[in-house]
Amino acid sequence: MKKALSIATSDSGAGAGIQADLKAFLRCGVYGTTALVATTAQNTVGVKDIFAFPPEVAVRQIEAVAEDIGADAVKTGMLFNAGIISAVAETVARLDLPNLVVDPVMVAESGAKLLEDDAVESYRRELFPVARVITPNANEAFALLGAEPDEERIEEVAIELHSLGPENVVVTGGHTDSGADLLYDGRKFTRIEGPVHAGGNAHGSGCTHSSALASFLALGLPVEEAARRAREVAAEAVQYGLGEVGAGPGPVHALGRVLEEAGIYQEVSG
Ligand SMILES: Nc1ncnc2c1ncn2[C@@H]1O[C@H](COP(=O)(O)OP(=O)(O)O)[C@@H](O)[C@H]1O
Ligand SMILES: Cc1ncc(COP(=O)(O)OP(=O)(O)O)c(N)n1
Repeated sequence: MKKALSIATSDSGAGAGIQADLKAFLRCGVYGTTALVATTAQNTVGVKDIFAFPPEVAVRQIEAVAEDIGADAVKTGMLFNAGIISAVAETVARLDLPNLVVDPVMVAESGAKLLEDDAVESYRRELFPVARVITPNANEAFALLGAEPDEERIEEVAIELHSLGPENVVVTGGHTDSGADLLYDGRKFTRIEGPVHAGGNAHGSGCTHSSALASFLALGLPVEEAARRAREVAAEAVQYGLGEVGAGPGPVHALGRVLEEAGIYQEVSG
């Protein structure tokens, strides 16, 4: 079985973060491992507290996973501060871990800040240059460049992010009018279209998308095909989003369709 490592933060409500990553890995048929860098006290309504671990905690977990289990792909999620980002970048490069997908999580859907201001520079200088793919959403893409959001300029922004060193940029479009993701590989743009599901139960869609993308890279797909399949998995998880969980926007359900096709969806979800 191929393996994917998530380096990310816990969401106690389990809609996003490392919990969403493990569900997406399972959905995509890879064995998921984790390196926890921080934890949030979070539910569907909001983020109440964030507790970051010392960077060494991330380093030791990544080393433990790499020396025994190994990783065919790695994804990073919420890394919260500059010290953690630097330590993760150094460790992934030192251990020569392949297929790094960097999801530069900055703000939760509820509006909470999930990245310290001075950490943006660490993403730009240290983690992006070693990434196979970075997956900012449209707002993050502009914020990473200190620019105001403007959908008309999305291609320029992708080019500018690519110039920071990642091999590929996927700007996810869950909050745009078209709902399409945009892939830029340094030569050409590919729009990745698909169904847009209304309903608003999309908490964790970004985490699910980047984990699915890492999974498909671990399975050996080329980047464009992996990005198409990742959008399908994320959109499907939104389609089956669980409105009945919590009072805020419900968590995505990465396994909804799989359970339905197995005939056990109603039995499981009540
Ligand atoms: N309502 C939706 N319908 C279909 N796909 C969606 C929807 N919302 C998000 N997605 C998909 O989920 C993935 C993550 O999207 P996005 O919302 O941009 O990220 P984030 O959760 O980081 O803000 C993308 O592939 C996007 O196209
Ligand atoms: C612990 C943690 N990590 C990441 C996020 C953001 O996740 P995302 O998939 O971008 O989903 P939304 O929260 O924006 O719906 C988070 N909230 N918590």
